[in-house]
Amino acid sequence: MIVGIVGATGYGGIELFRILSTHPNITKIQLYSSSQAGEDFETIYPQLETNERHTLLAVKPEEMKEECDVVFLATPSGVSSKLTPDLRGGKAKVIDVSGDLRLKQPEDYREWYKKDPAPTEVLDEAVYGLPEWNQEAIKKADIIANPGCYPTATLLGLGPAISGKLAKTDSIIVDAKSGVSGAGKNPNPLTHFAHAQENFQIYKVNQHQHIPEVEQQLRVWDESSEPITFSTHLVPMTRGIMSTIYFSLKEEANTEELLQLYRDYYSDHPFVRVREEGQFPCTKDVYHTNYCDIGLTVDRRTKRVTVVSVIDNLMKGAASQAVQNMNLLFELEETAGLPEKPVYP
Ligand SMILES: NC(=O)C1=CN([C@@H]2O[C@H](COP(=O)(O)OP(=O)(O)OC[C@H]3O[C@@H](n4cnc5c(N)ncnc54)[C@H](OP(=O)(O)O)[C@@H]3O)[C@@H](O)[C@H]2O)C=CC1
Ligand SMILES: CC(=O)N[C@@H](CCC(=O)OP(=O)(O)O)C(=O)O
Repeated sequence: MIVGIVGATGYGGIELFRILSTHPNITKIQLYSSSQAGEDFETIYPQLETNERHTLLAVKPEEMKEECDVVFLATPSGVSSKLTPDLRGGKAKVIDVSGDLRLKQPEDYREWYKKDPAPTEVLDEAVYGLPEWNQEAIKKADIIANPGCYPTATLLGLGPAISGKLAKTDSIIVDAKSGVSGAGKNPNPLTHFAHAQENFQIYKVNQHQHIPEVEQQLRVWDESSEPITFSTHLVPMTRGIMSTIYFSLKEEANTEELLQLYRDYYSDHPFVRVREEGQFPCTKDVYHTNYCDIGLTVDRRTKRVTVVSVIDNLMKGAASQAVQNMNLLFELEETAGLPEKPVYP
């Protein structure tokens, strides 16, 4: 299979290249750049050098859609909405890692991303690529909207409880924390080393663009779902997301009963691991992997549930989930080419 990566010089693109360069079903990787076409990728990133070298190519959708079997878009928001329409109608399937194709309502995208949305027909065609919950649709898709990093951790942590209609949906609070690589390779005042190191900061309070994405999926599971409280924090580490989720139950249940529900649901899904009672995951448990690890407990005094869900933002939150989706699209082993063990410590 021939794969193309647009945005290959960015953090998500580099991870895609790293995973795909050892993937057993990939024969050729084409790398595209909007700013450095003609330059040698391995000269820019010598640490990624292998036997084969890659010249960065100009982004030409008419050629890409015939040459590639699949094109990954690891580009800033506002790019895929314009590029994906031109990539349709050829051989290539499209997997968009950005937020451009996730929100079904164009006005939601305009409100939360403050940009022009993709054409309606593209939004209608795009399938939300959360493989643990949407596998059958993913297998038939031509365009995948890869989920956001915070939504991946949050939705995997909420799915069994919400789809099982166990949670009071007006009680959900998400307290999420991310490493700095979540913001991409270009530093800004929030992510600049001197500001971020030895610091801990809440940001985009009640304004984060992932709020409508999470709420959209919650309504798929339970149409009576209410708006959620969703707070995001920057942690002075390179990778990792921890989403700590709180909600009240409609009817009383104990920790073991709830854990069993989660275990039963995820037993067929190799990338979600549910901890034993009393155990909670940390971000290094999933470092450099496609896993989402989940722990939970029911507080016997308040009757509230605490769910802890961790991922690597660049992997399950972006690149490796995109490859998991590619595997499903092309009827490969779901786990093909994806790392089995975390890097630790
Ligand atoms: N970082 C993360 O953890 C996650 C990121 N995402 C999303 O994935 C996307 C990529 O993120 P990330 O890799 O971190 O971002 P980066 O900023 O690190 O990289 C983005 C890349 O996009 C390319 N690019 C910029 N403008 C254009 C353009 N007009 N046309 C084509 N390519 C362009 C640039 O490469 P060049 O100049 O060579 O073209 C750049 O290297 C973003 O939408 C992000 O929000 C989603 C989940 C997690
Ligand atoms: C730490 C950090 O800044 N993270 C980014 C994640 C951005 C992202 O992944 O955006 P889309 O999914 O919408 O493309 C943020 O919170 O905006």
